[in-house]
Amino acid sequence: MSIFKVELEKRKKNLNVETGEKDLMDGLMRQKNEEGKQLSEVEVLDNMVSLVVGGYESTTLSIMWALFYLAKYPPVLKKVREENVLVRKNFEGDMITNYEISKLKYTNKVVEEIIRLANISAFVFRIVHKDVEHKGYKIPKGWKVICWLRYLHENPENFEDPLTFNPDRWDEKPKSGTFFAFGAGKRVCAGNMLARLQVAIFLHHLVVGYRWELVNPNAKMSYLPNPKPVDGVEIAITKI
Ligand code: HEM
Repeated sequence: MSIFKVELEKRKKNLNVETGEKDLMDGLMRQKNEEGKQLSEVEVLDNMVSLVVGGYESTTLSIMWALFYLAKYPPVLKKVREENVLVRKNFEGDMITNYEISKLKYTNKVVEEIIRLANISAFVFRIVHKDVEHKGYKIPKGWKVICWLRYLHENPENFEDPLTFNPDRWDEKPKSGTFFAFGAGKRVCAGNMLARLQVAIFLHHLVVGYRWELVNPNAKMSYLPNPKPVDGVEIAITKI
């Protein structure tokens, strides 16, 4: 908060001047609601922090799981690498674009499977708006409930052999109501497409440029606050 506050103070002086700053803080500072009222300073800072927290740790953890699963499943890694090496030959410069990413059919299935198994947000909260009957239980209006997303993603009724890393399961759409890695409804994750893109871009540069091995392939798992191997997925990495 204090780092952003320093920046906000600097920018306040230039709020009505065209400074060329076209970033998130700039957008939030200029944003007006239906009554033409601007966000308060605290609201701007809160939104900045939420986006950094929500947008940084989530993608980082997904990428950690990408390193883990691809090291554990060499045939998948081989296919991702082949696809990316091929695409690499067809574009100029170092930076892959959104267009090329959209052509990486297999890689995009890998991204989806990583996100399903990573379960970055194990659950979301909701308030019950009307009485609901579920499997003989009544959930009364007004209750707060936890929707346990990880349970959905690891339930064999929803995904065949759910703990196996199998990108090809994404050849078909998941059954309705079974995949909620990014939540749902009005509060669905604001960064869900960005997150998918970031993981895909990372995978591209990783598989084209590097080989890696898990230092502790049989490391134990810890589960709080997020599931991850206790060594944080330590790897030995070399340039190709
Ligand atoms: C793999 C990465 C990510 C996962 C699994 C994830 C998951 C989630 C989930 C489950 C929610 C709650 C949705 C709900 O209540 O229905 C959420 C909310 C949110 N996420 Fe993400 N997220 C990821 C990446 C990101 C990124 C990269 C950003 C932004 C840069 C972001 C920004 C947000 C914001 C702003 C919300 C709150 C939306 C609202 O309440 O209106 N997330 N995310």
